[in-house]
Parts: sequence; structure tokens; C-alpha cells
Amino acid sequence: MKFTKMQGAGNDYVYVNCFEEVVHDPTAVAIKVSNRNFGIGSDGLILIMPSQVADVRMRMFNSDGSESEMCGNGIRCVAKYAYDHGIVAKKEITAETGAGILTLQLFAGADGKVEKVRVNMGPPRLTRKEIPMLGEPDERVVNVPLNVLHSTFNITCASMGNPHCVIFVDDVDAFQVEKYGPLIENHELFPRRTNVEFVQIVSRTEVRQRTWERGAGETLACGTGSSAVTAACVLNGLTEKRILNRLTGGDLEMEWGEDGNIYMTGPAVEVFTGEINL
Ligand SMILES: N[C@@H](CCC[C@H](N)C(=O)O)C(=O)O
Repeated sequence: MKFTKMQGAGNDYVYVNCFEEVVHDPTAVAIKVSNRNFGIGSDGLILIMPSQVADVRMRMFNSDGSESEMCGNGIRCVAKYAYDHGIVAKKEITAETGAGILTLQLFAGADGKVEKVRVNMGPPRLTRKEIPMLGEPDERVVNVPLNVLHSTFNITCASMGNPHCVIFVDDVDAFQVEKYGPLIENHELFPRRTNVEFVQIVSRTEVRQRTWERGAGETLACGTGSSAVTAACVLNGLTEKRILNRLTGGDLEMEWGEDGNIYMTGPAVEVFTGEINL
């Protein structure tokens, strides 16, 4: 299988061009290629596919083989791949995802290759039934206490097509993400598990985020997570609607637009290409 390793803010995936390749068992392939000792090494697998309704389609699999509806850092890299490799020849493209059809704007560097991508991530879905979460279906979850082990965290939850649980902490670098992340990911409140974002407010326009990803563990960045964080910051009155999110692997420029959609701008980088025997 031919592949391209790409990363966006350090969130790295193995990308396969399914205009040319067929991947028969993406769950098994995701587990194999993601392994950092016995595989290629990545947070998961992303398939770049033809679409009947958009310029390109993305399917995304975590390193544990589970499929997610959406990947924010991944969709920027899909757009870069599609443009740089001649699948699309325009700088505003559409992509079909499990979270709907998204529109992306591409920004190229002096060599003509895409360096940065702005994505309309759509609106945050805020009710329990949309996230999904147990409880009153039409209720929002903003600053609601959740007991985990002997601690209580105040959580704010949103779906960006995939589920997110946001927790504000005083010192995110000292926080025990690997202890609490998996307990919240698998908490009975979340029937489809959840991604968990731990966030420190730096100022009204800047935050610092660490992410425990559903199906992958702690990663260096999460674009859908950053979108959920943007909504959570505003809903809790902690920041303006436009913020800089400093994630472990890089920065994302975020905005909750007046049209209700979240906009994310960030890097997309091709690391290397190769072939692997499956
Ligand atoms: N890193 C991604 C999200 C990947 C999927 C997630 N782990 C899930 O299962 O929903 C991003 O940049 O959004």
C-alpha cells in the first residue's frame, strides 16, 4: 500500500490516496500502520476518497481501529494532499465527512504548495442528544459537575460531528491527562465514548489545550477538540469569540463566527511518503 505521512500541529496520520488504492479492512490497517514500534507510527489512518457530493471524501480511523465522524487536523491535510497531488485544482474546496460537507480555503506558499488551511467546521452541536450524552435530550451541558474517582470536574460538552468534553484547569502542563483522560473517555455518560480536552485560560484571546483522544490517547493536537474548546470558552464567558489555541504540537487560530459556525485555521504538512506490505 502506498501512503503519505502528514501532520497538522503534530497530530499525525497515515494518508492513503483511495483514488488509486483500495483499503479492504481499514480498521485492521489503522491498528497496524499506527503502531509506533511495529508499524509506520501515527495517531491513525485517513482515507482520501472520491465523493458523489463534494470534491473529496475523508474517512478517519483512530489508532485503536475505531472510525470517527470527523478529524479537524486531518481534513486540513486532506485538502493539502488533494491540491498538491492534482486531485483538485482550486483553492476553495468541499470535503464530505461523517460530520457533513465542509468548505475549506487553501493558502499556498512561494513553492505553490499548500501551507495553511482555513476550515468552516460548522456549528457546535450542544444538546445531550447531539453529543451524545445520557440525560435530558434537549439540555445543554455547560459547567456541569462530573465525579471521577475522588475528584469533581466541571464539564462543558459539544459535538463537532464527534463528541468532546471540555474541562478548564489551572495548570494544564501539570495536569494528569493520562490518569483522568481514559476514565472520562469511557465514562458511562458517553454512550459512544468521548474525546476530552483539558484547557488553561491564558487570556481573553489565548488558551492552552491538551487532548485525550477517543481511540488514540494523548495526542499533540485535536482540531475538532479545539473547535469544541472555542465554543466552551465563550459559553462559560472566559474568552472572546476569536482565540489563539496553543496546543502541544502547534497553534490553531479559532473563531466562533457570527453565522454560528466555528472557523479553524492551521498548518498542514507532508512528512514523507512510502510503501508498506500489509
Ligand atoms: N485529532 C482529530 C480527531 C480524531 C478523531 C477522534 N479521536 C474521535 O474519535 O472522535 C482532530 O483533529 O479533530
